Amino acid sequence: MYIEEVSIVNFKNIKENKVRFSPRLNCFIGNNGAGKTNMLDAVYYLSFCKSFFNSIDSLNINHAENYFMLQGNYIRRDSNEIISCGLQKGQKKQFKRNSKVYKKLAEHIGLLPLVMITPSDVNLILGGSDERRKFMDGVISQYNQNYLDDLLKYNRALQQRNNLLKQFVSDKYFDAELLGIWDSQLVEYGTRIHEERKKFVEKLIPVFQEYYTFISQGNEEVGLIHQSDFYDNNFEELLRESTPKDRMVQHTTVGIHKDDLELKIGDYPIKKLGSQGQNKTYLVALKLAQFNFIKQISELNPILLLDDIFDKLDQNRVEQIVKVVTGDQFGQIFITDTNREHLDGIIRKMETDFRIFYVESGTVKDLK
Ligand SMILES: Nc1ncnc2c1ncn2[C@@H]1O[C@H](COP(=O)(O)OP(=O)(O)OP(=O)(O)O)[C@@H](O)[C@H]1O
Repeated sequence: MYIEEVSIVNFKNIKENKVRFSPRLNCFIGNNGAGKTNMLDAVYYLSFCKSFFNSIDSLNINHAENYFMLQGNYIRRDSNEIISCGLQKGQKKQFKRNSKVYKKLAEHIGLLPLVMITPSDVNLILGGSDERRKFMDGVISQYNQNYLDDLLKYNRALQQRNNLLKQFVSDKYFDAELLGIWDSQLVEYGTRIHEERKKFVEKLIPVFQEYYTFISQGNEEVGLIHQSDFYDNNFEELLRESTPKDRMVQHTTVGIHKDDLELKIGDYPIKKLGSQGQNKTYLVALKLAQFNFIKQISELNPILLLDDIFDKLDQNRVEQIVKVVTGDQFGQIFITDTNREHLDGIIRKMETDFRIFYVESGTVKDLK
């Protein structure tokens, strides 16, 4: 699957552009603030009905205008798909597939699978455990609708249990039976969520390690461990045992909402000891493993967006990444960089179809 052409009007700093892409490798080069990432974000938008960066949709409209429009022409399983989106200030956005307006945007998600790797992914390493749970949940819910459902129900039960714990303190009473209602819900949904996360991580680890070894050329060993209260414990008993503590702190201290991923380099946490280049390698390997996952499930080659991929990585690692993503396992790729020579040196060695675009003040010129 790939995007053949995109038309952009008033999206962020891109006033008007129509660009035809290579089905394989596309590179945007230009100075800082030129609009390279905005081009990637336009492609991201057409897959996910939202910007990767701005959750407030109106911020994506060019400051001097009052609407934006995006249109992408895709080739998907040998047929054409025309996806278009328009947003006028103060109005609801319209998202269309082959001229037909979607009733629910959720219907579109998954049609055009895409993985984006950006510098902000570093939060996965440096941020709190919620970032890593979000990563697991984001991937699993792309292929398992029941998982998302269980997650919503778990979070609702958790909220209710926490409210009750607060109420016990403020009203100076305790009712174990009432608390038990929420406990059994947490056990039911939590057990299923745990099983899915466990399966996901087990499948992810070997693929992730293989990518890391390839990119670092075997220089370092990395690991990833799913940490959860559910391993070695009966969750029902655990909830019961932690109730005195929960009553004191007025929230639930055990459960899948405390899960984490321990990210290791050698025997140490990468958060503490990883260099910036090692962190970046770790993230790229993790996201490429995610790519494999989504590819298997969707039976389509997702589009891969690599923003600022050269930053912090040495030439060898960049070459290894470009080598792997231009291989048979991958499809259409978009790369941004500020330095053309840097990019030229690497791309010319690869036997792949490519296009290079120069971006300046929101205007895109095809250099090849
Ligand atoms: N709604 C908007 N209207 C107009 N300009 C916008 C809007 N949103 C963002 N911009 C501008 O887009 C530019 C950022 O573009 P982008 O992030 O694509 O740069 P870039 O080429 O990737 O730069 P870098 O190399 O620094 O990562 C900024 O100048 C920003 O002010």
